[in-house]
Amino acid sequence: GSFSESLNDKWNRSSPFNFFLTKAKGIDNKYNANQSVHIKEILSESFGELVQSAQFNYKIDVDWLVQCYPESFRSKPLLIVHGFKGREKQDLESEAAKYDHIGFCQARLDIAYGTHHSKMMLLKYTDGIRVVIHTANLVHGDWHQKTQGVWISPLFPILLGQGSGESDTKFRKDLIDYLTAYNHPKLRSWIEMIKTHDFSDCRVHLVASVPGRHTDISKDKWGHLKLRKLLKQVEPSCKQWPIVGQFSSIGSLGAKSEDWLCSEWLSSLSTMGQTLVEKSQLRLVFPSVDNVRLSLEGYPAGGSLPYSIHTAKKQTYLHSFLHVWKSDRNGRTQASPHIKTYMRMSPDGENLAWFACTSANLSKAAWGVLEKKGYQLMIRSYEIGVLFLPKSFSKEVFKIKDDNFLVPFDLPPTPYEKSDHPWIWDIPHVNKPDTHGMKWCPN
Ligand SMILES: O=C(O)c1cnc2c(C(=O)O)cccc2c1O
Repeated sequence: GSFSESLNDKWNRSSPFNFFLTKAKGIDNKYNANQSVHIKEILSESFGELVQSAQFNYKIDVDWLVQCYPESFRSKPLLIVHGFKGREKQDLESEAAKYDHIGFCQARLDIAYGTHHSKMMLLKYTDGIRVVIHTANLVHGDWHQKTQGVWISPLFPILLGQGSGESDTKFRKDLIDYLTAYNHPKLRSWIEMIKTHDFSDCRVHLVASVPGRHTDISKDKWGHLKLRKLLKQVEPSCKQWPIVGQFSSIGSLGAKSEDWLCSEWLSSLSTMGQTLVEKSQLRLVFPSVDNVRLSLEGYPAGGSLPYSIHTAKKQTYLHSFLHVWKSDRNGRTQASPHIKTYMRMSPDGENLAWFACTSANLSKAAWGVLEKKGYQLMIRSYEIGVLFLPKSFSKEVFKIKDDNFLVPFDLPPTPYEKSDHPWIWDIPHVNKPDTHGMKWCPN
């Protein structure tokens, strides 16, 4: 129907970046047009004749997911890749018992507190494979009134003999290495399938995390050291440019900013070879209490922003780096962010030296922490994201306006007011009612 034809047109118009935000109910519809997508569009019949698919995610509502596929695709094999164990795994599998086309792959989580955060769709069509890397859980609320990021790959055709099938960004090899790291028989067929397809049109780099204590040549394959390796390709001209991190949760980062945030982690993100950046040029975007209170969802938006008081009170230094969520450019100031993005921007916010969208929040679990005097990088969780480097698009920098580069929020970001506080999900918020006249009283 015309509904889905528009996604093919939309995808063409979004080239060469093919980066989208999810549609949000309740904002002016002009902001839900071109660079916005919904999951039902991605899975629609005329976006590709589906043969089978794999859905990698954290929260999965099986019934809701099945009805996101068109009726004719609801018998095509669907592999759900998750990180649940025990009772949660049983509940997920029993929810799917009535669907005989659904199989499961439980990702190993051998290190405590790790989660399977990665959000990716592998879509096998009759004429090729498409990869979608995004930030939304497979539940209704994540695709309803939030700001989420979605990268939709080109249709990668079956390799017909000539050419390596690899792109300059080595995306196919990195994706195969990521899938191989699960070491799971049910992903072997997907790995073999990817090897037979031509990914040479892929212009993004893969930045992923897999749980482990990575050393030697594996040390910079994952997490913030992979990003550091890739950013060595960035033009040194922008060494004074600020680094911007935007996320929907914050881990325990240490008692001082020099413990991890402004040393190890910032060193990776400010890499252009050798130069490091002052911590004054680190700007962090995380919703304030009022951002949540005044959002379309109201305080319940905070149910997806799990920053705990236990963690926050140990790291009040962080609050001096914080900036509000403001996205007037996309009509999404009230669409609470669940997207995670990292970038290096010109001081005036007009240009970008690079841009990444990933499942990874601001945490050691996601990005990794160096141990044993830098001998190993310890990562707890699975994460996956895409990095846009100007050189992969034959540019020196991304000119946001001229290149029509979609940036999820307003640049430069706006610092917290003195009266602003970071959203904390496990304390009451009762001074002022939210958009629905409600208060927040977690038990
Ligand atoms: O998207 C995700 O991967 C993700 C992971 N975890 C949570 C939690 C939690 O871990 O307690 C609470 C609320 C939302 C999320 C969430 O959205």
